[in-house]
Amino acid sequence: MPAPNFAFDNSYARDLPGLYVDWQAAQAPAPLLLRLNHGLAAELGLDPAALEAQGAEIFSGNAVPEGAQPLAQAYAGHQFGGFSPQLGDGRALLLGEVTGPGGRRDIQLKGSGRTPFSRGGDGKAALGPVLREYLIGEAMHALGIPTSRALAAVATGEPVLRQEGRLPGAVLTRVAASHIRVGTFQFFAARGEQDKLRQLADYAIARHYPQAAEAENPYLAFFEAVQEAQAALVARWMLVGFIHGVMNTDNVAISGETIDYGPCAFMEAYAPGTVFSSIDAQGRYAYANQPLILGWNLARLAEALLPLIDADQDKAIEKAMAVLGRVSERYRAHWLAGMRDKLGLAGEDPGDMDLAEGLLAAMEGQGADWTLTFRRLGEAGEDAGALRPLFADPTALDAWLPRWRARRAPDAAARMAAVNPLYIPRNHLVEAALEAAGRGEMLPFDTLLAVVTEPFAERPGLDAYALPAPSDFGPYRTFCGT
Ligand SMILES: Nc1ncnc2c1ncn2[C@@H]1O[C@H](COP(=O)(O)OP(=O)(O)OP(=O)(O)O)[C@@H](O)[C@H]1O
Ligand SMILES: [Mg+2]
Repeated sequence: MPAPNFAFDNSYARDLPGLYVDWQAAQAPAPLLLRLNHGLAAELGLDPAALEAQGAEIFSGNAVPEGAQPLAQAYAGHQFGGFSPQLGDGRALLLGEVTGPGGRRDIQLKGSGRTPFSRGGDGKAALGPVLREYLIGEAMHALGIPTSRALAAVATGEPVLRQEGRLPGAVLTRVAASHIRVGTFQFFAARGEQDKLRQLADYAIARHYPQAAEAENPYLAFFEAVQEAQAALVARWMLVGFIHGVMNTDNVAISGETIDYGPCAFMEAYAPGTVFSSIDAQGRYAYANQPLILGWNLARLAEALLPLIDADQDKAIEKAMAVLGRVSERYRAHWLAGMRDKLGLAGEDPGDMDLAEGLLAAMEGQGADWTLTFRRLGEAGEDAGALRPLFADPTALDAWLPRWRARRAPDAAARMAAVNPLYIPRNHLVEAALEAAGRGEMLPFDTLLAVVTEPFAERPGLDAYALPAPSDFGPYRTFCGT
């Protein structure tokens, strides 16, 4: 049988001893390769046929592919504002890194059994959350948003016990620019292990922001680069109505990719306070709070980096604050640039922020679906006939439309159709696909995946995939699936 050709080059293991634990996956009793991401496999230079043949064993963790060095990474994190000094990969294992056209990327198992970081958990994952992460990550990628991606989903043949009862167990294999988190820095900062903190920062700079090494203060430049990447990322989330749901510092990747698709979901009717996660009782991670939490999380990274930024703590704080003080301005710049595209505006005008906010004000409280409003606005031209029914009361929209028409570019319709998706993972369809998969019926998952991975091109027969949940679906609640 041909080998799948992972050309592993494991720099994290090699360069950062003491920052992880070598570990092996638990054995899955009856692994079954449910889905393999052929496109991504090809991008990584892997042989899809060999992976089809050996994927069940490799992606369950039962067999360690040649050159892999499985390890669990240490990290800490602020969870809902409270600091946990030791989290770490409690149910994940980094197999290793591969390099390809997209640069160096981690290949990691999630749900592969207990590790020294598991605390009270079983180290496992259930099928539903694994397929959810697969589906939504691929949808985000298709939307052009930086994200970890699913390479494979394997059913383990072993049930896992969750609140809902016994559920089918599964392992997700994901690919990411890295899994270094804000919490990874916090782990070593909290322990006062400055040597390791510096090693980690040097590694992260070399891997993700090599230009920072040339700066006068590389660690400050690194912080600023992470801030820029995160500000751009959160702006992209906001522009598509994505709610991450668990923006703890251990779920914030230094690379600027979206990671950990736990309780995330897309907002339908525009409501700034929208929260889906059942554990987010206070609405800390509500839609409109995400840009504020971005700043809060970056402040935690700055704190962890202080001893590297300047040996004199007061000076370090001053330098970090000067950068951090620009976070909301940077976020707003990314958001406004994205809004100009979403609205198909001609050039730039000082009134554009006010114009964009005017549309949001017209949508709020009117039940206007976020995704469809922008899509139909693009199609509206002089006739807003298909747009107005999205609004319970379109009076404010009617007053706003002439302002927009005056700023619209001649090619607005085409530009808007290229950036405003028609198909997103609609909550009721995601739930239906996962429920069917739990019964062994994968067709709804495959169909939905095919629809949302081509989000901009309208295709015949897919009308139902563009619509929000029917009213009898009720308020949507998501779970971390841990
Ligand atoms: N079933 C589980 N068994 C052991 N540890 C778990 C389990 N579920 C979550 N954890 C751990 O709890 C912490 C926070 O969990 P969280 O839900 O943010 O992460 P996750 O979804 O497991 O993984 P990731 O952030 O890598 O996508 C992490 O240390 C994680 O490893
Ligand atoms: Mg997590």
